[in-house]
Amino acid sequence: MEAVDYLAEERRKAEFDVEEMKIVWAGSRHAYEISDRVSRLVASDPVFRKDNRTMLSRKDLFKDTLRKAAHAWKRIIELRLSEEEAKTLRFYVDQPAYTDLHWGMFIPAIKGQGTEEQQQKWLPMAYKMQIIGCYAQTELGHGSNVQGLETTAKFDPQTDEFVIHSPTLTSSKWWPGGLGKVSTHAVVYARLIIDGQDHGVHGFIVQLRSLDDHSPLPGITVGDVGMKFGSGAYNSMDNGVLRFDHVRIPRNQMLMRVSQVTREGKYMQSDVPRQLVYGTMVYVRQTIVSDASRALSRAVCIATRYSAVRRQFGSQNGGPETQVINYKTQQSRLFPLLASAYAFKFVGEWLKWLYADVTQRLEANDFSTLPEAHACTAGLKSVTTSATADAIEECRKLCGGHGYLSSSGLPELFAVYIPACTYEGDNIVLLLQVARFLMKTVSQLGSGKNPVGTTAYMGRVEHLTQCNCEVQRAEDWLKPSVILEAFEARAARMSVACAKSLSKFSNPEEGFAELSADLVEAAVAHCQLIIVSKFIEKLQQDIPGKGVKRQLETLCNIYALYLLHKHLGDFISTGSISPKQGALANEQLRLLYSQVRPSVIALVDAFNYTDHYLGSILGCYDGNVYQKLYDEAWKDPLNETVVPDGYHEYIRPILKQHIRNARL
Ligand SMILES: CCCCCCCC/C=C\CCCCCCCCCCC/C=C/C(=O)SCCNC(=O)CCNC(=O)[C@H](O)C(C)(C)COP(=O)(O)OP(=O)(O)OC[C@H]1O[C@@H](n2cnc3c(N)ncnc32)[C@H](O)[C@@H]1OP(=O)(O)O
Ligand SMILES: Cc1cc2nc3c(=O)[nH]c(=O)nc-3n(C[C@H](O)[C@H](O)[C@H](O)COP(=O)(O)OP(=O)(O)OC[C@H]3O[C@@H](n4cnc5c(N)ncnc54)[C@H](O)[C@@H]3O)c2cc1C
Repeated sequence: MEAVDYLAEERRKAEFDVEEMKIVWAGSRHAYEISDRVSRLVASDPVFRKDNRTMLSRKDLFKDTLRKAAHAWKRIIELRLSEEEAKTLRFYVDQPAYTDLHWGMFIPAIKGQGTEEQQQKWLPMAYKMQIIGCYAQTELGHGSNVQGLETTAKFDPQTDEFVIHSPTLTSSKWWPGGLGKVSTHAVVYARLIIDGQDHGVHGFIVQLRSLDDHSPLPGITVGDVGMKFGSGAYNSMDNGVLRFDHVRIPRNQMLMRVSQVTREGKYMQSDVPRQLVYGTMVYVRQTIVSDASRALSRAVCIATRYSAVRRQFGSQNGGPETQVINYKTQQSRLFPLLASAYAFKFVGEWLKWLYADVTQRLEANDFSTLPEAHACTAGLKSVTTSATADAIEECRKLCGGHGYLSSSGLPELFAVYIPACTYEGDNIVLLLQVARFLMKTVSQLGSGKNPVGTTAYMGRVEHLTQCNCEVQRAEDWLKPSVILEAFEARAARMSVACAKSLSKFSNPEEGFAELSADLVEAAVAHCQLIIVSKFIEKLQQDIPGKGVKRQLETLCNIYALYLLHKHLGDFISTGSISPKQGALANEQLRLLYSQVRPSVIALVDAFNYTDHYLGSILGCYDGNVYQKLYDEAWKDPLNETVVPDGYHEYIRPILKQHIRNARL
């Protein structure tokens, strides 16, 4: 059989309706139609070509990004694309650009932290891109510790202005995307100083560059921070460095929804919690969870298609060799990643709902769900990005040697994705925030305040710390109630154990620092419980299409039992399950791999990714991998000449010397 036929044969084996699964994956028929239309639009537009990206110099890559962004903006206007369509276009263009920070952080910061008046002044200009903004929070010396920022904004009552200043080297703004070469404006986070008194970190809108000739305004030093990890990848973004030398801005450019400074220099706070200054980060963390499912599904699509095409060993009587996807080891590494992609998709949808809900409440001055929204966005951002970064690298290894080629698409995907574990909050720092939230929840048990939302299970802590898992046979692990209780028991027991250990310290902060590694593990257990429970909830919905729900049930079970197997130590050491039950879970997992095997190609087809978006020879839809790899090699610049540049200077003299030596 020709390699090109392998995937067609695989597609015939599918045990469900792929077209219906595409709609489940997209979230709705409407979302599917937009995604399908926009992805084709991007794939057919020569300006959005990206197959040469990793070969470009930094300067050429950056210019290419500017061209793509300008073209994207032109198409958005010409075609009158809606916000959802524009975001979809950005996703399929697949090149980080300054526009991400303008739309993804600058505008949300003004919307979330600006007063009505400030929104009316700035947002129309920003929406029309008459100004371009970025989010300038992190400094050379401080990123995670936002309260440690050093940039100052001193109020000058004489002129009714703030004076923005970088007092030290470490106070230089460092990292903001879009800042280096493009942004005309920034939301700058700085310490508010009035009459010598420090009121902590606040956001200010500051113009950085002239709207006439783009030169930096007086008192501003700005540039790019330099090359980052990998070729292509995040180097399309102008992450920047910025220093202020006593730059003056009008008083009304402090974002004043949370707190205000009056003309007389009086500092006033609204009823709104101070934490809303961190609100933009909550918004973006929520979007990063959905992005994780996209990046993961893309890597999994490549590795799955290639694993069905690739054959090694096992030929019998001259017949074909075994498809590597049929090796149990390949399945046990790949199929949980496929299941994770679906799991992250559904938890991302739920988180979007949670964020919309909290936003609505905040508008009505109900701040009660803010701590949970912060814990969920922080924790799920952390767990899904860490898992996705690891998974992309695993997919590269699953593709053997060819996975290391740039044309597999996996090296660049890895390089562009991994900073997600760091930006919008280092993943460990964020898990420690979740742990604080959990310890607070445990400490309030028995106080009459019942935990709600994602911590509602803690309300059954007495049962969860004593219950015995009922599994006796492998198939018992297929019951959602059994899975859920095991995950709840593990999470509750780990949190309670941490709380008990903490209570032994006379200084709680010292105790928290000492126990932080255990606390992070308890936070991970809590977040994994959320993901599993949201997958199970999704399956309680009406899901049409032949075999679709059944496939999703299989994937849900694979995801849960894979986690259980991976974290068996937690489940057994907390007594949530016995070693025998752990072994039965693994037995069931093996059976589930066999069950899902016939449908895996169709399950990745359901992502509906174009070859342009995948950007991978190994993952192309027709599976014609070898011919394409062979053809691609000849396109490399090194192959433009048969004899390489440098031959006469560096190779020939050695060869000649060798000949001379041989004669001696
Ligand atoms: C190619 C062209 C195409 C063109 C197409 C055009 C069209 C495009 C259209 C759309 C495109 C949109 C694309 C969007 C893409 C977005 C991409 C984004 C890229 C991301 C780039 C990266 C940006 C950044 O990294 S920004 C900087 C992020 N920095 C951080 O995350 C810092 C992390 N640190 C912190 O968050 C905090 O300092 C802290 C929480 C760790 C500690 O803070 P501290 O004040 O010290 O707090 P603590 O004492 O621990 O807590 C005090 C109480 O506050 C509570 N709390 C903390 N944080 C929050 C919060 N965020 N919300 C609510 N509450 C919070 C905490 O729990 C404590 O509460 P308690 O009750 O007192 O215990
Ligand atoms: C590609 C990229 C784009 C970015 N874009 C922007 C942007 O647009 N705007 C912006 O303002 N910023 C941006 N950032 C900055 C980013 O938000 C910070 O780098 C991030 O928040 C991490 O902070 P840090 O660099 O200070 O890490 P650090 O806090 O210095 O982390 C170093 C190590 O210390 C550990 N650590 C730190 N604190 C603790 C603690 N309390 N307990 C235990 N361990 C701890 C961390 O886990 C980590 O291992 C970007 C960063 C990157 C890489």
